[in-house]
Amino acid sequence: MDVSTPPGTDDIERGDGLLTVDRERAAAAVRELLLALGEDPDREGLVDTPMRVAKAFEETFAGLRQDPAEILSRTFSIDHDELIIVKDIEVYSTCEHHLVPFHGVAHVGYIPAKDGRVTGLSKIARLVDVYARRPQVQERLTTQVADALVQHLGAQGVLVVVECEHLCMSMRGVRKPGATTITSAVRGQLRDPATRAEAMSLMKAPTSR
Ligand SMILES: Nc1nc2c(ncn2[C@@H]2O[C@H](COP(=O)(O)OP(=O)(O)OP(=O)(O)O)[C@@H](O)[C@H]2O)c(=O)[nH]1
Ligand SMILES: [Zn+2]
Repeated sequence: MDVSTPPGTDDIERGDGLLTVDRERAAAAVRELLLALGEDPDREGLVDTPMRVAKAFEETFAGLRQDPAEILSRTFSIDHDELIIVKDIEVYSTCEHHLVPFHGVAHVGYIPAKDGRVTGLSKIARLVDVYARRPQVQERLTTQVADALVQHLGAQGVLVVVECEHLCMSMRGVRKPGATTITSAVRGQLRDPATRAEAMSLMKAPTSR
């Protein structure tokens, strides 16, 4: 299966505000879908549904209109060149095959650039959100987060691990609730087996709070 970045989704080209959501068109499509399913889109409970769904999709796919470079543009010089890990970042994304959610956590570890500049911790979680709020496959979400940290932050090493349950596997199709998919992407110095093992053990350690 091809999980590379599809044409037209390059972040630099996309930029902020290049894509806007055509709510009327989305709502009309949802109305058509309801008709195709044999529903009555004019009954009381459904009459506002097409526009509601259009707005909900706008939020769910907000990452299509956000620029990861901008999120990582604010950095702090704290002269730190050791491993930093933000773990258990909640992930809500949408499977691009069925347009149903997949949900779980991401753990992101990185070794800052040589100049010791780091990004704010919340920006790591924001970065995950930008890529999660797009039609996705889990593999691409994982590699995009890793590549953004190298590209925009100059990280010398990155390890991203994502663990999710896909509702397209739980509530329909093969119907295997509880099955978890784990993906990882490793870059630079974190390819070193000892450094990678240290990062992995910290990501797996129980959180003491
Ligand atoms: N690799 C990968 N596959 C995914 C992801 N999300 C969903 N899928 C899979 O995408 C595949 C699509 O397969 P198809 O045979 O085209 O679609 P389908 O007939 O609906 O398949 P079933 O889900 O098996 O019923 C399924 O096997 C899904 O489990 C993902 O993030 N990564
Ligand atoms: Zn799916």
